[in-house]
Amino acid sequence: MRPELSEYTPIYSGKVRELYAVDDEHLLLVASDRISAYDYILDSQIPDKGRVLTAMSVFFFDALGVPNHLAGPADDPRIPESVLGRALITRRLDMVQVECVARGYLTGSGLKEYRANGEVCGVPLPAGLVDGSRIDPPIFTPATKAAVGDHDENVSFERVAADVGIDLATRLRELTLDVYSRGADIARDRGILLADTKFEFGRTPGGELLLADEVLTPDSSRYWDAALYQPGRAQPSFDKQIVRDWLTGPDSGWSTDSGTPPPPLPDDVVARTRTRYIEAYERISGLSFADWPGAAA
Ligand SMILES: CCOC(=O)Cn1cc(-c2ncnc(N)c2C#N)cn1
Repeated sequence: MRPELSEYTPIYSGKVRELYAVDDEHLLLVASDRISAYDYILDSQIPDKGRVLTAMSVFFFDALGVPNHLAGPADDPRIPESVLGRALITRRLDMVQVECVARGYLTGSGLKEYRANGEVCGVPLPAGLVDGSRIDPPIFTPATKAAVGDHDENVSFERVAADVGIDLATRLRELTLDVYSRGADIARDRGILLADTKFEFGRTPGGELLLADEVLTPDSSRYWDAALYQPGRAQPSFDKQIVRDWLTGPDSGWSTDSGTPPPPLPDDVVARTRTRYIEAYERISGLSFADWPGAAA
């Protein structure tokens, strides 16, 4: 008999995920079916998005073999039925307060910084780069965690070293670039570009540094379809472009500068977006989402 979610103490609620205390040493990390676009959490949910992104994290945790915070399988008996498949039991860690970002392509806030001063987080880049340019080798572009609703602030490696010490900062950079590169290689071999990603790390009471949070999901990374990749323009998001195009298209009655929350999504936009998430998982993992625990939406 699985416990009820109400038996666990909520300790953190993010835009699309929640964290609960299971006991003194363990947490329950829950991924919802909520989706964000243009800095709004949409009223419409994407059925199975939480389960697909949880499956992706587990695939990459297993595939990359990096010591991590997982403390049980996806069907661990401590996971309540109501969130089975979109929740994981993790070790409770002392989190390092650094958003560890790796970029293999230039876009977003990195592009904005580059255009202003030719570098990102203090890392100089070659002249003449455009939106979507490859950054080879990938770079470590850390950020400080912002309050819910704000954007993280990009900071230099030197700032991270000042905050957490040079040894830990060096280790964070090394791990971030290694895990990103190996994950990006796996995805690229399957026609999906992981343009950038954000990792979080934490330490055990014994001082071991573990990879935590979610890993290489479309919510923590930019996923692009390699077949559509064209430097010099904004790349379509593999998972969110259908939503973005409808919201900014003629049928929504909404625009990004309206100052109002986006309207609910049509059923077909929801359905096609669900399919995109499942396609990304199945292409990258080579596994069938039908085999993943939990009730299909
Ligand atoms: C709702 C999702 O959580 C976050 O966004 C960031 N966050 C992670 C923790 C954390 N804290 C202790 N131990 C852990 N294993 C973790 C993890 N993961 C807290 N906030």
